[in-house]
Amino acid sequence: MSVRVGILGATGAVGQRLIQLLDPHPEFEIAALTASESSEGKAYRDAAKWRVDSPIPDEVADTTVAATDPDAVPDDVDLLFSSLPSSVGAEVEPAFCEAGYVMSSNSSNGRMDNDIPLVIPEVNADHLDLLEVQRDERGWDGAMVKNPNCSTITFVPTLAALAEYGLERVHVATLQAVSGAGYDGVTSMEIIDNAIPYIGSEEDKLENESRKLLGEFDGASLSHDGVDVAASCNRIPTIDGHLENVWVEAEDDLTPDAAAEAMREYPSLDLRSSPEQLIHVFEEPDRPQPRMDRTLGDGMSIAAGGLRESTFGLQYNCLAHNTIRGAAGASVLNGELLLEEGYL
Ligand SMILES: NC(=O)C1=CN([C@@H]2O[C@H](COP(=O)(O)OP(=O)(O)OC[C@H]3O[C@@H](n4cnc5c(N)ncnc54)[C@H](OP(=O)(O)O)[C@@H]3O)[C@@H](O)[C@H]2O)C=CC1
Ligand SMILES: N[C@@H](CC(=O)OP(=O)(O)O)C(=O)O
Repeated sequence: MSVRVGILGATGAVGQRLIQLLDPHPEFEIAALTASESSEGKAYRDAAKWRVDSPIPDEVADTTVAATDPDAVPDDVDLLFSSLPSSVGAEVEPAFCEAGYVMSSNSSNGRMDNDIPLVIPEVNADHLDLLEVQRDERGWDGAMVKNPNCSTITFVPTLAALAEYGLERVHVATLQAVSGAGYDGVTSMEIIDNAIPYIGSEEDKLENESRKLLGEFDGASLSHDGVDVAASCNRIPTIDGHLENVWVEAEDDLTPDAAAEAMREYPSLDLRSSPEQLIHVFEEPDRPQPRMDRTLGDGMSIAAGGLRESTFGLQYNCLAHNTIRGAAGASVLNGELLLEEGYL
């Protein structure tokens, strides 16, 4: 039996990726699509400026876009994926959970709240049980799990693989694709022949979300990891795929060979959208590269390479597809985890 799902913010960049991933999904069936007032009541084909690299599924194209309001979504929808702007998410997501909907959200509002699990299933699936605390505290019949920011998702699995060496300090510099800013985010005049060394709030997200993801849940509360993380974020003119340069200082001796082995052996999961190999480590010094490596594992793998010793400890590069592993795919994976753990 398939789970009936709805997508909030279905016409946007991440919403379209969600449709692309969910339409062929064997466990999930798309049953509702919502967007802003300007799209409400229109057929999806007329409301969305479709831009992903496969055609709009016929059934989706004919679906009427509903208002982003709990009363406009059928009661028999079991799971909602949210890809709303965070200001809108902050306003409407709690109302859906109060009305009984279980939600896997990609929007940044609430990610750092103590009772909202921020989850990358391969890293901290056990944090999902924070939903029991959430339901107690908020009195919700529904529930809300969040996936992290796309740049955070790119480097945290590599840190999780190295955690046994005792992480002390991490520096990370990002080279982020334009799709991360949404379709209307960066104009061509701003980004062609250019790089922009500022992405609003992004550095704080990498620094804080990473410590929450690597933290420990004791069944009642979550403590954040003590590692110090410093981030510098840059926008570059690639379409998809965030590349990151990382320096890690650890308590124990951490050689490039040991780090490569730990990353290669870091386990994936059996969830439907989990890649077979979570972290793919390249030997070639000039990999990973966005255009060549962002679709590894159907866009759900992390690629790493360039592992070497530096003045500031271990140095390497990592890469992930920002709208798949970093956004829509991350939400779908959390939906699959909710299903496996009996929340649906
Ligand atoms: N792009 C990326 O790589 C990533 C994005 N995110 C996050 O995901 C979310 C969505 O991003 P993205 O898809 O790029 O954004 P877009 O701007 O492309 O899409 C926004 C969506 O939200 C809808 N929307 C806007 N305002 C309202 C409103 N007032 N009420 C109801 N619906 C509304 C839009 O509908 P309409 O078409 O009708 O205006 C559209 O469906 C954001 O929170 C973003 O920060 C996270 C990680 C990565
Ligand atoms: N800010 C990210 C994408 C994003 O929207 O992140 P968040 O989900 O934290 O709002 C980028 O520009 O690449």
